Amino acid sequence: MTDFTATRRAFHLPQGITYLDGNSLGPMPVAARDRVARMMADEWSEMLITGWNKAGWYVQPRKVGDRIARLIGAGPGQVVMGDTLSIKVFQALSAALALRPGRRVILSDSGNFPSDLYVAQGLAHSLGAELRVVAPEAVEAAITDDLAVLMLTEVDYRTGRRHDMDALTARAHDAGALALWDLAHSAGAVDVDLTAADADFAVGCTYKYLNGGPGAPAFIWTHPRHADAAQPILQGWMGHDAPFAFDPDYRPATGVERMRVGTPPVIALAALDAALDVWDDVSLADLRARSIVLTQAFIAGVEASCPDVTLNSPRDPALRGSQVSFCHPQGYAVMQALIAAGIVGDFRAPDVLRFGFAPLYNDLDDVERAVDGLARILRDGSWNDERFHQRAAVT
Ligand SMILES: Cc1ncc(COP(=O)(O)O)c(C=O)c1O
Ligand SMILES: Nc1c(O)cccc1C(=O)C[C@H](N)C(=O)O
Repeated sequence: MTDFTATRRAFHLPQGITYLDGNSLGPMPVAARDRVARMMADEWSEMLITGWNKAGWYVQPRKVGDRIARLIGAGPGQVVMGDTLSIKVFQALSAALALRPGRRVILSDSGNFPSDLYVAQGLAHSLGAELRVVAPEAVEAAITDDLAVLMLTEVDYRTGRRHDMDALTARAHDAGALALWDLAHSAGAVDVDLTAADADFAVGCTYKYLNGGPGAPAFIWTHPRHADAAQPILQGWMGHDAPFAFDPDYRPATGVERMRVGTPPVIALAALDAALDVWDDVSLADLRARSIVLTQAFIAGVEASCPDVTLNSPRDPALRGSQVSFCHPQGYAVMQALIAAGIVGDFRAPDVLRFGFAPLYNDLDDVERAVDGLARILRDGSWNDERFHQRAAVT
């Protein structure tokens, strides 16, 4: 049985804050702060360039990848870290398209995160391919025999809607296509099993539910059947078979390591590695069960006490990730008022109040405080204040 009291203690949670935005940026694990301080003092300061070998900086992208593998149903040696998620989407999508040379259609849905759609638009434009975007509920019917790649984000960033990864991957394969999954809102939030789903490629970020910190590196997974065939269109020297041979011609490394591009973000990887310690004793089944308890309690509480908002997430927990959103016509101001009251969720245009529930550190007391705070702000109208309407650059 996972000890969620112990996992909560592993985080620095600021006094007076109820944090329900781990689906955008996870809070700081205390071990990450200490590890970065140690890394600076013992490794960068003292070892200088020798740290690449002595401290293992060079192999860190694969070692950290192995730790993430367990959380997404992948095997050792199948995941590598680096770059931003948008770059990993580009690499996975371009590699998948190249594995289906006779076909040029990419299928995605309108709930996908804009960056994924922008990457697909850019690739489609440069390769003469076609991007088809349909409503999330229309995806299955839109899988046709001309499809090259089905590219979906498993959990919708706005609604929390969760696609059926197993069923849609199987449908894509039946149609002769490959399936690429973005796990940004799944890894560390739900019980992902890429091997059981028989997916082809997956990518994700580590600054949300994996708590690696702002700008933490992304990950990419390639199914072993593609790992030595996938062409990394973004060919960088760290993905070369022998980077320090300085060969002028590219020759991809074996396996997923070919998806490395350039120098890894060593300090960020140290923070992430420490952040992953907390997962060592966490069962994904327990995580999922607790996520459902929290999100169900939140929906029930808000619906009982906040008549002005409407649920914007699936009611059935089986169809939902670990976040819940509600709509309110003045959602931006309502969220700012809530944040000012110490309850941190976020707002997504045009009218969505979004709340992420991270089972590692959120509990039923957080749910109660958030429900009470939202009900109070909606009841007393305190959100309707000039200062809560001023838009910040980052929401
Ligand atoms: C589903 C999804 N894809 C892509 C991105 C973009 O990630 P990044 O800014 O790390 O490239 C995000 C979050 O920002 C996301 O939620
Ligand atoms: N990556 C982010 C950032 O650099 C700044 C602000 C927010 C983010 C996010 O991750 C947003 C997130 N993907 C979302 O689902 O809205």
